[in-house]
Amino acid sequence: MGEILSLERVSKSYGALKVTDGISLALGEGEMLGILGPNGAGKTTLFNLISGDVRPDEGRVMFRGQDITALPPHRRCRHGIGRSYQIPHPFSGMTVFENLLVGAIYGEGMAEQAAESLCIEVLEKTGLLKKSNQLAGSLTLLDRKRLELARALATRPRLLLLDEIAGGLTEHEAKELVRLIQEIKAQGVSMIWIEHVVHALLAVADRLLVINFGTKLAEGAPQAVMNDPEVKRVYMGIEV
Ligand SMILES: Nc1ncnc2c1ncn2[C@@H]1O[C@H](COP(=O)(O)OP(=O)(O)OP(=O)(O)O)[C@@H](O)[C@H]1O
Repeated sequence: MGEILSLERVSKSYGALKVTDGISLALGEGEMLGILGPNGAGKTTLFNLISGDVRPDEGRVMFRGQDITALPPHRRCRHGIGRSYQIPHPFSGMTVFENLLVGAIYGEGMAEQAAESLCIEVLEKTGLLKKSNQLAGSLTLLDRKRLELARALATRPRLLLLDEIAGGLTEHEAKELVRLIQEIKAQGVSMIWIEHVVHALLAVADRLLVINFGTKLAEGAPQAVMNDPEVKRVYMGIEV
């Protein structure tokens, strides 16, 4: 398995607070890495460093063999990095379809007709086709999460970053979401998924990483990580 992404001793501080502290990480082509960690551990910041929303103070970000550390988010998006945000921020006054079209044109630089076909395909896959003409601002929580995922997919990512998309969903909805993510994974898309809903993560992750205070607390096969006494103590509050 070749590497699609690697972080090399990446650090980021906000004032005196070191939010990412010399993290190195490699992701294989087609791999799904799950990220867990307590609130404020630095998980979203790690995504920001990968997507380019935040530049590191130190370290390098490599994507498909190229140093992308200095590239802005839209350039990284065109290279194939797509992301969803923890707090969905669709263009509320636009329809679902228009929201996707922006993603396809911005992310892929596609001509409008090709972009439209791609959007229809993504809407079908994410179960939003019937709501294409609905204003994004009027969607339910589940549909807002679907739209967040659909918008990222419309950029045709090779690497998809998912930030807490299962939170607040019913068990049935979470299962549906897991099925969709499995389908995307089967198409060869590499993924990193930050999620507090552990059972959803365990259903798809090839590997788990636990972050605490901006550093790696544990990393490895999902079951081994979940059984790690330090993970149980710090993350799940279980004294062992
Ligand atoms: N732009 C910023 N300016 C100042 N502090 C920030 C900024 N972004 C993040 N932080 C701080 O960095 C720390 C890590 O934040 P981050 O959002 O990466 O954590 P997280 O692990 O994703 O948390 P959660 O699970 O609550 O989403 C927090 O203490 C947060 O307040």
